[in-house]
Formats: sequence, C-alpha cells, structure tokens
Amino acid sequence: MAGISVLGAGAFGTALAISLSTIREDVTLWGRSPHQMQKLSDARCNAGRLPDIALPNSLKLTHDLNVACQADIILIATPMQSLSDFAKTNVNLLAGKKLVSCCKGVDLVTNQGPVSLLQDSVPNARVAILSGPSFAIDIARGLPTALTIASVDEALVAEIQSELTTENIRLYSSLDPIGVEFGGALKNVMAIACGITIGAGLGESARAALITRGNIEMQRLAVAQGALPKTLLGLSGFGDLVLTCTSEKSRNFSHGVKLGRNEAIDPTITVEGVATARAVANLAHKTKIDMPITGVVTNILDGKITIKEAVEGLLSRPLKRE
Ligand SMILES: NC(=O)C1=CN([C@@H]2O[C@H](COP(=O)(O)OP(=O)(O)OC[C@H]3O[C@@H](n4cnc5c(N)ncnc54)[C@H](O)[C@@H]3O)[C@@H](O)[C@H]2O)C=CC1
Ligand SMILES: O=C(CO)COP(=O)(O)O
Repeated sequence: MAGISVLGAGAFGTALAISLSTIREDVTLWGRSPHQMQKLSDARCNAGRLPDIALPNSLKLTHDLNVACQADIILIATPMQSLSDFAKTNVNLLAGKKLVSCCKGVDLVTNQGPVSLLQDSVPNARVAILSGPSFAIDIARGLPTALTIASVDEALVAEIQSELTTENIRLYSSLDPIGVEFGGALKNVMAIACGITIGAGLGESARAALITRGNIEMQRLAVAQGALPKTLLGLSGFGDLVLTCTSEKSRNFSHGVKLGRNEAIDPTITVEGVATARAVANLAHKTKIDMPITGVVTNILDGKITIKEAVEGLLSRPLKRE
C-alpha cells in the first residue's frame, strides 16, 4: 500500500499526521489503545494532547497495527524508552520497511539512539530520523518549522525529504544520522539543566553559559560516536537546543524549572531527558568522554547532590581554554 503511517498517537505523532494530511490523503495515525483511538475518532480531535486542533477529514485512525504497517513509509513517534520493546514485539510487521524515527533520546539499556536501535532490531529496515526544533502544537497549528531528515541511505533521505515536506514543514537532508540522533537526545538533558537554572533563580547569564557549554558537550559525545561536528550546529543540534532551553512549552525545560523550585513533578508527562541523562552519563563513563553538565543533571535527578552543590561543582572545575 502506498501512503504514510504514523505510529504513536501522542502529541508529536498526531501533529505530524495533521500536517502531512494537509498535502496528501493517504495518511494513517495508529495508537495502541482502541479506547483512545475511538475517542479521537468520535471527537475528530486528540483532546488529551492537542486540544482544540481538529483532525483533518482525510486522516485515517486505527488501533490495528497490521493495517498501519501496510503503508510505504512508517513514522515512529513513541517515547524513546518504549522504542526497543515496540520494535522487538512488532518486528515482523516492521521488517523491510522504510522507518522514520521521530524519537529524541538514548535507550537506557543499550545506550543507543533510535536509528542504531532500529537498525539492530528490525531486519532489512531502511531507517531514517526526523528531528529538529518543533513543538507538536506549533506543527499542529500550521506554524512554519524547519527540520532535518537524516540517514546513511542517500536514496531514502531524498525520497523521504520530498514525501514528508508539507505546507509548514521544510526539511533539510543529512547523511549523518548519528549526529542527528545524539543532537536531539542531548538537547533534552541540557534543557533540564537550563530549567533547573531558571527555576532556582540562577539567572539568564548562567543559562546562556549552559546552552553554549552544553552544545560543546553534545558535540564531544556525538563526535566520539561517529557524528560530524557540523551536524551539532544544525537544526537538530543547536537549533533544537536553543528552542528547548528557552521555552516553557518544552516539557524538559519545565521539568527542570520544577526541580529548581522544588515543586512536585507529574510522572505522566513524557520528559525524555530524564532517562536519557542517565543513559548518556553511562555511555560517557564507558567511553571516557567528559560530560560535566550531563553528570550534574543525572546526580540532581538521582538526588545525589543539591543544586547548590551542582553549581559549586561546575564552577570549581579546573580552569581551561575555551
Ligand atoms: N511533543 C513534541 O513537541 C515533540 C516530541 N518529539 C518526540 O516524540 C516522541 C514522542 O513524544 P510525544 O508524542 O510528545 O509524547 P506523548 O507522551 O504525547 O505521546 C507518546 C505516545 O506514545 C504512546 N506509547 C507509549 N509507549 C508505547 C508503546 N510501547 N507502544 C505504542 N505506543 C506507545 C503513548 O500511548 C502516547 O500516545 C518523544 O521521543 C519526543 O521527544 C519530538 C519533537 C517534538
Ligand atoms: O523536542 C521538542 C521540541 O523540538 C519538544 O521538547 P520537549 O520534549 O521538551 O517538550
């Protein structure tokens, strides 16, 4: 079957399906819960994630993965920590398909990003990643966005760049999926750090320092994993870092703000940076990469240090060249 399916009817999956439906009539959105999908179908709206945004008439909804996986191009928009189980459970349906990961994170068990995880778990799949600065609500409202589509498979990138470009999504292509997957994952950790900084009243100058040093830290790890340094300066790296570290629309930034203010956390909200910080700290330790900001975020999340101790620790590091 030609067409595009989006797997995962959360905020991002729904937003992408809405935008794609502005230019084509063969888009299907899959969600795992029959009850939730019936609610979406009755209301023609994903009220829980994107209230007041109507689902286009042409958008097909299903909870049947067999139906959704008949599409030619399959976008996967589940949370990162669900991706491995999802891929393994449904390997027969996904094998040999063109898969586009929309997840931003690093898997806690394998320390892999979504592209390498899918490549390892789904035989013969052709895997790409879509990433970059884009809040689901902005995409769903039709506001302009620019994202990166990346894969080592040049023909796939060219095809998907053209198939997924919509009225409000402009796609730039890249042949560096490692850089794109690590940029998208690590910016969430930096956004938690920035949120903590603002929440704890440490000021915007400190946030600017964290964004800048955070970008260097992201680059250091990604390059050690095989990424090109320039990818971390592109939309999926610096672009998304800036968006996520400066907006209260970001769940990662807002999570950090709550930590900084010592406020209660809502455990039902998808905050990718929490698990990713731990996965990245582990990966950095194994590969001997210096990741001071990630280390501090992980220690705060694990209750091992206070914010005051974190600041003292970062400021008392040995002086060095920029
Ligand atoms: N919301 C946003 O603005 C953006 C989100 N992303 C990324 O998209 C991914 C998904 O995020 P959101 O859609 O925002 O989260 P969300 O929490 O709104 O939705 C996640 C969806 O995945 C489903 N899900 C969870 N585990 C599943 C499993 N094992 N099998 C099938 N479905 C499962 C949930 O039921 C839910 O519908 C994350 O990696 C996030 O970083 C990327 C860009 C923007
Ligand atoms: O990835 C995003 C924007 O590009 C969304 O960020 P949050 O997951 O922090 O809300």
